[in-house]
Amino acid sequence: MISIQLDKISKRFQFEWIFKDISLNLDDAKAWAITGSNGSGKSTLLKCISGQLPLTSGSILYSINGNSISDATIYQHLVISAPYLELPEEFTLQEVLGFHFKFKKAFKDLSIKKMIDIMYLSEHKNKTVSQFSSGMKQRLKLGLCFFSDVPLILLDEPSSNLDNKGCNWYLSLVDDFGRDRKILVCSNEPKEYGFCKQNIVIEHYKTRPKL
Ligand SMILES: Nc1ncnc2c1ncn2[C@@H]1O[C@H](COP(=O)(O)OP(=O)(O)OP(=O)(O)O)[C@@H](O)[C@H]1O
Repeated sequence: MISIQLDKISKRFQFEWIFKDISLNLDDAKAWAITGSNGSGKSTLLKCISGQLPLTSGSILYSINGNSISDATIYQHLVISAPYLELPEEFTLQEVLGFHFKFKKAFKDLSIKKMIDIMYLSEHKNKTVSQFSSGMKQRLKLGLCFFSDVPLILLDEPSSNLDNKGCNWYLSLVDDFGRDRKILVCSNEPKEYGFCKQNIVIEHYKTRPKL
């Protein structure tokens, strides 16, 4: 299991503080929700934890089996699915998976064929991503995350564009592939983060705690 400690982390864009002084030990739970109203800063916090965005102050300490990981290399140990991250539209499904798994090891050595079956996309394996529906793209984004053998899975609005069957499928991925991994979910939809035992309410971190 990956260990993540947030030590007084704060983020500001120009004059706007997005969050201030978050100190949390993310080892307290396997899965965490990050909740808050639209524009409150959920995605920004996720991007900071993933190393995509620099913090304004504070630090994040990552370690795996007691070995510390720098924020410059944390990307090797995580996967992220988010509405703002695009898939390569000109690739076929098989090409996307072949490309992704050149860089990430497949979880439990799953074959590409098996992954396609689990995502119920076998009829579409030769289509390019540009020909996918939004729900099919979302299943592919989530499949790429859960089928990657990494200890940290970051999900921003994981059930967006999914119908009821797709939402239940996402929750089955959490059960079947999410065990023993840390999962962070940015969401305002209780159904998609109901399995999270802890919650970071971003609005609680808009002002510094009084001393
Ligand atoms: N690169 C940026 N430069 C300046 N401001 C930004 C940048 N990215 C985000 N913001 C601002 O930070 C605030 C938080 O945005 P963020 O996307 O993190 O919110 P969110 O809680 O994920 O919202 P939503 O629920 O709508 O997805 C917003 O006011 C947004 O305009």
